[in-house]
Amino acid sequence: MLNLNAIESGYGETQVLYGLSLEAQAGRVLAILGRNGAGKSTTLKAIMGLLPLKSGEILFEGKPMAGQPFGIAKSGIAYVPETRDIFPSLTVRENLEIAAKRFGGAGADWTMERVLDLFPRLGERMDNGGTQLSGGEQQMLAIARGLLMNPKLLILDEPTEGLAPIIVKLIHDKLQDLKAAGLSMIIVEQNFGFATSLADDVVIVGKGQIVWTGSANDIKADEDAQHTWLGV
Ligand SMILES: Nc1ncnc2c1ncn2[C@@H]1O[C@H](COP(=O)(O)OP(=O)(O)OP(=O)(O)O)[C@@H](O)[C@H]1O
Repeated sequence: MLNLNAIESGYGETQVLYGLSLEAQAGRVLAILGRNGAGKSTTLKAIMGLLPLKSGEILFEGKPMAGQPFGIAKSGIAYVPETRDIFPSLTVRENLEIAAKRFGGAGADWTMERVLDLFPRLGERMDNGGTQLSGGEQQMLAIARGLLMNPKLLILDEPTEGLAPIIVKLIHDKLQDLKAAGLSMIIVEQNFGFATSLADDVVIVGKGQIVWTGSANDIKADEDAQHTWLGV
C-alpha cells in the first residue's frame, strides 16, 4: 500500500534519513519503533510531504505521492502528529466540522455521528474549546478528525505520549476496533507493549535506516533485538 524506497531526508543541512526503505501493507498495522532521535517522526513527516526528499521515492498504492501535504491527505492518508495540532481557538465541534466538510460528503465511511459513537466523550465536549480538553481528549479529537478525512491509511505519531494509563488503554481499545474494521495504520510508539499488541508488522529505525524487520510476535520474542535497538 505504502512503499518508501531508499529515502533520504532531513532538516535543511541536517540529514536524518539515510536510504530508509519500508512497506506498509493494506489492512495491516505497522509499528515503527526505535530509540529517541532515531528518525521515526522524521520518516512520518517525509511521508506527509512536510520534509523534502533528497533522494529515493515514496509510492502510495503504486503511484508516486503528490508532493504537497493537502494532496497527500486527499489521496487517502490521514496523519495525527505528536503535537496533535488541533485548533485551540475552535470548539471540538468546529475542529471536527472542518475535516468533515473538506473530506466528507455523500458515501463517506466516516461521519460525525460515527466518530462520536467511537468517542462518546467528545460528544460531551462539543462546545468546549481545544485548550479546555485534557490530553486524552485532545488525542481522541485528533484521531476523530483524522477519521473524518476518510483515510485509507491512518498514521499516528506517539498516540500515547503523556497520557495516563487508563486513557492509554482506552486509545488502545479504540485503535483495536479500527484495526478490526480493516483500517490500515502506521503507528510510531515508544510504548513497546502498546505498539506490539496492536501491530501485525514491526520495523525498527536506527540512525535513519531500518535495522530490523519482522512481525510483532517476532520482536516480542527477540530479546537481543529489543536490547540492541530499543534499550528495552
Ligand atoms: N525541526 C528539526 N530541525 C533539526 N533537526 C531536527 C528537527 N526535528 C528533529 N530533528 C533531529 O532529527 C533527528 C531525528 O528526530 P526524530 O524526531 O525523527 O526522532 P524520533 O525517532 O521520532 O524520536 P523521538 O521519539 O525523540 O521523537 C534527531 O537527531 C533530531 O534532533
